[in-house]
Amino acid sequence: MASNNIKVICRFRPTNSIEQREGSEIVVAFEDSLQTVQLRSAQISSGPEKDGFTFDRVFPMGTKQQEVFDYGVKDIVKDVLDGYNGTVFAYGQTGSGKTFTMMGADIDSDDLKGIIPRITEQIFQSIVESDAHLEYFVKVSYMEIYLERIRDLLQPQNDNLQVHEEKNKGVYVKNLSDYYVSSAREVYEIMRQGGAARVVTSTNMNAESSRSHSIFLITISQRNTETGAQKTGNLYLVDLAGSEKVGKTGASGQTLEEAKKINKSLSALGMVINALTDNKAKHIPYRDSKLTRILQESLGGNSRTTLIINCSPASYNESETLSTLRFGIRAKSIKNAARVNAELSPLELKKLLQKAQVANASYQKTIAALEAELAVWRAGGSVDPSEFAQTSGDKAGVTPPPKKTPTSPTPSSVRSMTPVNPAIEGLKDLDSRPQTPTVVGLDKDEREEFLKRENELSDQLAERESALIAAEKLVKELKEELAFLKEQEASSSQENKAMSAQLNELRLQVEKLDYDNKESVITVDILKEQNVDAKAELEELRKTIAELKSSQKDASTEDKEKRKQEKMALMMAQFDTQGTFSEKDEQLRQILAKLDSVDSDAHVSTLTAEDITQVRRQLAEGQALIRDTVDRLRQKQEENELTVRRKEELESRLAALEAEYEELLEKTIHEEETSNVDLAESMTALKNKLEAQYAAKRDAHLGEVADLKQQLELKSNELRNMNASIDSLKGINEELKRAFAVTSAGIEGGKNLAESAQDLERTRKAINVQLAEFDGVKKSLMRDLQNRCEKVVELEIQLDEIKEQYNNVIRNSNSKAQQKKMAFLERNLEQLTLVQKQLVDQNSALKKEAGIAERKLLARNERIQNLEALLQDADRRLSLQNQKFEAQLQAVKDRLDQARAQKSSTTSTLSFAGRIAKPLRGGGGAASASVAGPGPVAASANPLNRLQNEEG
Ligand SMILES: Nc1ncnc2c1ncn2[C@@H]1O[C@H](COP(=O)(O)OP(=O)(O)OP(=O)(O)O)[C@@H](O)[C@H]1O
Repeated sequence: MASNNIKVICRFRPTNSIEQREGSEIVVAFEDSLQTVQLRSAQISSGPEKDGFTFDRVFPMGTKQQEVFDYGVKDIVKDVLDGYNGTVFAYGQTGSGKTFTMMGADIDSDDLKGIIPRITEQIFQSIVESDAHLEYFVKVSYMEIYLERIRDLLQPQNDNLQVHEEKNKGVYVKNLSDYYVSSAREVYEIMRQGGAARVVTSTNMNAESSRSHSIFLITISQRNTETGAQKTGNLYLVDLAGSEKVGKTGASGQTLEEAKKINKSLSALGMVINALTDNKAKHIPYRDSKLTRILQESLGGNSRTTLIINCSPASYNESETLSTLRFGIRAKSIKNAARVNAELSPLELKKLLQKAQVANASYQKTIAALEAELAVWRAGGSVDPSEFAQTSGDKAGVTPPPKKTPTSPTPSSVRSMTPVNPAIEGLKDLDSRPQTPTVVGLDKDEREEFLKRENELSDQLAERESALIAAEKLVKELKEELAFLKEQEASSSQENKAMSAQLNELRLQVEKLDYDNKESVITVDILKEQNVDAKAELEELRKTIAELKSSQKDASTEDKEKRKQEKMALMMAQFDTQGTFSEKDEQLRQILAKLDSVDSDAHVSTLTAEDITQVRRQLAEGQALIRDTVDRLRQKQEENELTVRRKEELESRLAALEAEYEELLEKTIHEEETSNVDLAESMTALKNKLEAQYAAKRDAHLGEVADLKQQLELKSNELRNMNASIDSLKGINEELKRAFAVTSAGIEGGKNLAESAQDLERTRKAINVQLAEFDGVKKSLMRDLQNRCEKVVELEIQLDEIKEQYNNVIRNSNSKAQQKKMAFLERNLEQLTLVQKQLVDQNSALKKEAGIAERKLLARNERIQNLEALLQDADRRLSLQNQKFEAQLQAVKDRLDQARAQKSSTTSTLSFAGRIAKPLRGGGGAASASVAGPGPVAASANPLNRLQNEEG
């Protein structure tokens, strides 16, 4: 094992668009040797940096990928194939070209593909070109360290893997998946798969900035089929995260946290490098970060390591470039001690065994000789110095076993092969590598114990971390759920608010309705009360009217009587003053008396001319009187007719008033009827009462009218009688005229007095009869007249009363109080109508809202049902998947058991962690695979298919 320095190469990328936009200058200069680069930086004032930074190689801008590979990596691949460990690091600020260098811009492009594809190709090429008796197994793993957690990029769900170290296995990542590959394409596919799971983000410096340290591990196991000797080489291909300053990348928030942790990891790397290059340092802080722990063997351990530092040539990134160059310079002086991770073949082991057996026999011989010599000495004898017993080494030339030195086994020895025996290693001079600084001062047992304990703690830590992660995840989920619930709660509370607002509104409306109902009930009650009051008032009014009437009646009876007497007196006085009958009657009486005296004297001859003249005059006066009386009677008749007309007028007026009253009443009743039921009822009652009153009054009036008509009829009859009397009076008058003429002729012609007396007698008798008749007629006329006058007066009084009553009724109905009440009732009616309308509106609105709410409820129920159905479906699927998974797991277990059984039966076949090994044989020959499968390099099965197959 030879000590070798880490190879550090420095690569500059061309300036990028940001730098060009910033007008950056190129601040680097390259020497022809291509080993030194000079940086024009204000930060370099003096010292060796002024003369430039010297590396194993400096690649200026524009260097091809192939050149970098050829110089920096090609040899490492050879070494790994020979059983060495190898590491290629890419270090540099973000956007400096680490990924470009490691992976390349395009895997399929010969120019642009990076180191890893080239390595892969070379591996398989080398295998093909190797000896036919060499059999290879190539497997790959891919992981990233992100925020100090190791994540398996090929099984991303395993995101908290632990670094373990064991005496026989060395440092390794526990539970990291690995996949056998048989071609470069398979490797690319796996790289692509893993790359997709990487954490990248966009920074100011790089649109796709790697935020994690990625480690691609290729493990190549080689077996010599002739000797059975085995070697294993591990190649770590590390693309570090950007070593930039936080501010420049524009990292913030989560990215800022990332940057801090990334820088912590990188600073741990720096510290390890510092410690490794500091002779005084007693402790190398590998355990300070996952990165340095995994790369423990690569830095100062069993590995051939190349560090590629990537830099920008632009002044814009001058300070980052300076720190990168300084990092590279420090790392340059790290010394590694690479050795082949070999396992002896059975033949070699046999030889060693034979050697050991010979040595053992020699030792036993020596012991026996020494014991014999000792017995001589104890017996008090002496032994000649020439016969001293010789040590076995002296005799057999076998060197004593070497001192055991604690070793740090390599990851490869570990994972793939039977552990290397330190005793045997000692024989092969494999233990001379420097002791791992971390375990300085510990003896072997203590170290073993320490590692065991460390692993246990690490596992516990991992478990706790996993539990913590699970708890955090749970907390996060719960938080999310909580947030969701809060959101839902907020939305539902909003909905609730809206609904409660609606509810409140509805309640208010209901309350309002209740209130309105109550109010309307109160209003109705008030109306009823008012109605009752009105009724009471009406009753009082009626009473008052009745009282008034009765008082009027009393007064009016007296008045009437008085007026009647007055009128009668007036009428009679008129008759008297006119002397209609009494005076003329007297005159007639005088005439009759004179006639009687003429008759009683029986001496017609004594009747003088003077007497005759007087008789004539008296007759003439009687005639005038009769004419006058007739005129007066005619006048009276006219007056009567006038009275009848006036009565008719009054009747028609009464009828009109009645009609008007009826109309008003009907109108009022109609209005009242439309108000409300109670009001209508009260109004109907009122109406009925009014109607009853009216009917009663109308009946009374009609009765009165009928009476009047009857009286009129009687009056007409009386008039007719009077006319007949007048006619008879006229006849008397004619008789008187004739008697007078006869008397005059007798007197004048000297007729016989006896005849004349007889004629006079007849005349007188006729006159007496007529006078008696006239007297009777006159008396009956006077009676009739008196009766009529009385009737007319009564009629007039009745009419006045009716008028008064009607006016009272009208007045009462139109009284202010009544009007007020009517107005109040109307107002109430209006309000009630309004309230009713509002109620109807609110009712329809409520119905509408209820409909909407019902629809919403239905929709919600439907959604809940859908969700429940989905949930059930998901449950069903989950249980199906679980069953499937269990079946797959069982199948994998079965295969694992099978593989184990095969392993135990076939010692020449390797298998890792239950995965199917696929031997690749050099020289193009097919190897006997441990399991049936495609041939070596040429036959390539898709690893992902296999992965899928393996996983079920
Ligand atoms: N030598 C080069 N020649 C041409 N282009 C390059 C070179 N190096 C890097 N680039 C380009 O610069 C950009 C950034 O490169 P890259 O992604 O490799 O940076 P990085 O160091 O990996 O960044 P990060 O640390 O952020 O992941 C890419 O577009 C890449 O193609």
